[in-house]
Amino acid sequence: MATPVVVSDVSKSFTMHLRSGIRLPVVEGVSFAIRSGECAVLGGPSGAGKSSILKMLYGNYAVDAGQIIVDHHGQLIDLATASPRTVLSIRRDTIGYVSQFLRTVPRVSALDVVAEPAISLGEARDAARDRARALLDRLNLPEKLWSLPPATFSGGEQQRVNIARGFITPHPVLLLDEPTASLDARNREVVIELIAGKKRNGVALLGIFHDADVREAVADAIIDVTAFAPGKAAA
Ligand SMILES: Nc1ncnc2c1ncn2[C@@H]1O[C@H](COP(=O)(O)OP(=O)(O)OP(=O)(O)O)[C@@H](O)[C@H]1O
Repeated sequence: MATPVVVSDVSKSFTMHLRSGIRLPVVEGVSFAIRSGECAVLGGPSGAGKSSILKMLYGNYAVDAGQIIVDHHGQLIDLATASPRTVLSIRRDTIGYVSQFLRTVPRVSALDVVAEPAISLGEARDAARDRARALLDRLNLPEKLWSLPPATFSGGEQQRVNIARGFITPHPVLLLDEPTASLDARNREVVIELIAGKKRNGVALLGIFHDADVREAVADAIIDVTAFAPGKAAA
């Protein structure tokens, strides 16, 4: 089974420059792999470092030590030391990310917000908009909202637009940061089905899910982040 992302011995600390440079270690010795066709879930209590790990895998947070090897177009690249240009290329074609909140763009309709990532990867505009409609319909976003900019939408409506935008592209790796946090039970169920669809298509997923029902429904493996608490490996 393909492992498009392999994380080895990664550590991360934050330096508080406004607090006399105090160093806060967050995780050490983080090692795991994510496999195509599976959804791995980062588990552990609040503050354990789940979001920090996800952000390192997307190149948002720098890595202090260790490797994050990504299969990018058949080439193995260490994201931990990759140039900003390479990180952008990996984000474009290999690793997708569904954040918890939608970053709204003024005057762009929900439909175009969703279709845009597919169009920017070369899909014809009409085909991308058709798929965007299908996704928004599946996520039960009322049709009257599709032509409106999502800035004034409710939290759950914005989250569904965000999920549709994150799921429309064919990235082989997909990172999910609490994608169901603001959703009702019916739409959580839709997200579970969308994740199952990605797995069937061979996508490797890594997510954080606070909702235990969703976690149980989607997880093929749980990565216990408390195992990477600073000092734990040495203890
Ligand atoms: N940008 C940052 N600057 C300083 N400290 C940070 C930063 N981001 C995270 N931290 C700290 O790192 C630790 C881990 O945070 P992180 O958000 O990764 O935890 P988490 O497991 O995702 O928690 P939660 O379940 O509450 O979202 C926390 O103590 C947090 O304060």
